[in-house]
Amino acid sequence: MSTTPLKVAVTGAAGQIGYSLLFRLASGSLLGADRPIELRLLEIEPALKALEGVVMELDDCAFPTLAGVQIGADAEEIFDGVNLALLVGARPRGPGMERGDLLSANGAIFTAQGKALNKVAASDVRIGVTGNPANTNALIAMTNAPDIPAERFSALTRLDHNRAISQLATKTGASVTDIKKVTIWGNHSATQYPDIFHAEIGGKNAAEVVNDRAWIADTFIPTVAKRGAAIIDARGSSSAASAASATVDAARDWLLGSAENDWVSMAVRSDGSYGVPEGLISSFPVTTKNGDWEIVQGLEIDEFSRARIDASTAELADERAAVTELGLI
Ligand SMILES: NC(=O)c1ccc[n+]([C@@H]2O[C@H](COP(=O)([O-])OP(=O)(O)OC[C@H]3O[C@@H](n4cnc5c(N)ncnc54)[C@H](O)[C@@H]3O)[C@@H](O)[C@H]2O)c1
Ligand SMILES: O=C(O)C[C@H](O)C(=O)O
Repeated sequence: MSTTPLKVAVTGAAGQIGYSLLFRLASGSLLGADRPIELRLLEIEPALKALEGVVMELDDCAFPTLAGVQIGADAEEIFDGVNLALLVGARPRGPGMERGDLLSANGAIFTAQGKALNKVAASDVRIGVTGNPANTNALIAMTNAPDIPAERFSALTRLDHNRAISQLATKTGASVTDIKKVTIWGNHSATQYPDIFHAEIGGKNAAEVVNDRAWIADTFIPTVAKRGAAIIDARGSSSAASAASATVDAARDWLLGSAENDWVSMAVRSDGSYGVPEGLISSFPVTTKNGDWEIVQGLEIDEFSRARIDASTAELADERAAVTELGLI
């Protein structure tokens, strides 16, 4: 393995997710104990003092894999030469804000960051978007970075994927490691479709093992799709440690490859597979290898699944229309 540090940018680094994510990245959860990483942390000016405190804590951990940390508020300086950019920072929805206001506020952030990455990132850069609305933010960044291949952008649906595995494990008593080939389709929102009709538990079809269509339709799907809101309700703020963990899982599998006889869910640019309109950043079952991903082909989609995939991708098409109207893409 290379001993050259991987340069990893994290935006919104002084936020809640950042507080968990940075320590996972620095301690070797991404590429293991033998590959050093260098952190490049982007924040807005008013948050830089808090970020300095986080860096003091990173120093105090004396992580052997952490080869350096740079912080700042200038995207072009922070993204210079980065191999991986984890775009976490985004403006959360505040009281009285409409969806359009959120798209517009975050659109400005992802337009600027897409342009900066286009200008200064390393030629092998991979960009993972966690900040919401993740799929459409990724679309905005991708469109504003015309020199970076579109397949280098993805939005995070791995948290939903992990949530689905966990719910399925609890229902069936299986261990999470026995559960394979779960899929999240569509948007990282309440319209997402967590699909277990192709999933396996201990090598058997998961839907057959569950053998309870009503539980799938009325409990499993809404529980996974609305888990973010349930956590906000219980904790008073959105998921942070689990979102950070999923961000690491997604980046690690993207760079190092998904497991044999399994796949992961990633929101990536649609090539029209499974009737998802081309160009949308929509979640699919994908396999990954050497930093590339491939949509799993040939899965049979029945009427039940078709309706749910179509509903979520229609929402993504609406978001794309809204940001097009705002002149962001
Ligand atoms: N995709 C997912 O699964 C998932 C899961 C959980 C949360 N999220 C989303 O992740 C985002 C971050 O969540 P959080 O809990 O860390 O929020 P947070 O509010 O605690 O932190 C966000 C940070 O981003 C910073 N920021 C804002 N504008 C920025 C800019 N232009 N450049 C750099 N930094 C900027 C803020 O100063 C803040 O420190 C939110 O949009 C949240 O909804 C996504
Ligand atoms: O749902 C949210 O707003 C937060 C986050 O996207 C989540 O899925 O936990």
